[in-house]
Amino acid sequence: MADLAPVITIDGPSGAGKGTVCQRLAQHLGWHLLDSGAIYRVLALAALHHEVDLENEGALMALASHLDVQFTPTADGVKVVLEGEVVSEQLRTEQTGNAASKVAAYPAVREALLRRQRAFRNDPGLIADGRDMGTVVFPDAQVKIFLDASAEERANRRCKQLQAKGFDVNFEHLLAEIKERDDRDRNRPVAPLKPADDALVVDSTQMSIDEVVERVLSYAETKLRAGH
Ligand SMILES: Nc1ncnc2c1ncn2[C@@H]1O[C@H](COP(=O)(O)OP(=O)(O)O)[C@@H](O)[C@H]1O
Ligand SMILES: Nc1ccn([C@@H]2O[C@H](COP(=O)(O)OP(=O)(O)O)[C@@H](O)[C@H]2O)c(=O)n1
Repeated sequence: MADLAPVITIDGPSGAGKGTVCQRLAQHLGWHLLDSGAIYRVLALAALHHEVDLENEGALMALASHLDVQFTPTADGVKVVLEGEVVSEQLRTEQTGNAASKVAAYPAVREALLRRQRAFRNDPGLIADGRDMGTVVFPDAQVKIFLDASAEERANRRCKQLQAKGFDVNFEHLLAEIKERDDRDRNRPVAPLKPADDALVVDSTQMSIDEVVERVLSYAETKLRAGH
């Protein structure tokens, strides 16, 4: 069997900087990018569009198995088209993030999305962003990172990010939502958010984006070289 393409996984809670760091790594290395959170977000939106109850695991699983979605990289980020409709903006709201975290708690839903995620693993390599990339989806990844930051710092970053996009946000409300989502993601029975045993944990609370990218790149280059 041909060797599978190498994978760098970046897992961690909301607002830790995963998306930003993954984009920078993918650009630097010229590798593919999997934003697995976007798949759960798309599923949550599809459920809202089709009026599927977020507590109906069977119906959500069926929806997950037949999701008609395209991710197209563009100069301004990834364009996401769900059933012919551009949903890139709707996808990023905190409301969609919360709904995603609810649908993501069901084992049957996660199972239905496994193959779709693994199909992103192509040459010359993949940067995978999520919660269970290193623990469940790509347990054989060559490089695993768990990117963390304090809940206050993550809420602060999210606040600034949403304000820059013109959303009206409240810090205390965002902090409460982030803590609620962390709690649900960390305590679910399947694929809970936790560092893989062989992951490097990076706490970005006091680090700039450049410092995080440098730290991850130098670790990844050492690991990838050692693997040859
Ligand atoms: N180390 C950092 N220091 C300051 N801001 C950061 C840092 N990492 C990311 N950010 C900012 O925080 C926000 C959330 O980052 P994002 O990459 O979307 O996180 P995640 O994908 O983990 O939810 C973005 O606006 C990003 O620019
Ligand atoms: N691999 C993944 C990725 C996301 N998710 C879920 O999807 C939600 C949204 O993920 P996201 O990565 O887009 O969220 P942010 O970190 O950008 O806020 C998370 O709160 C998780 O519950 C997951 O369960 N497994």
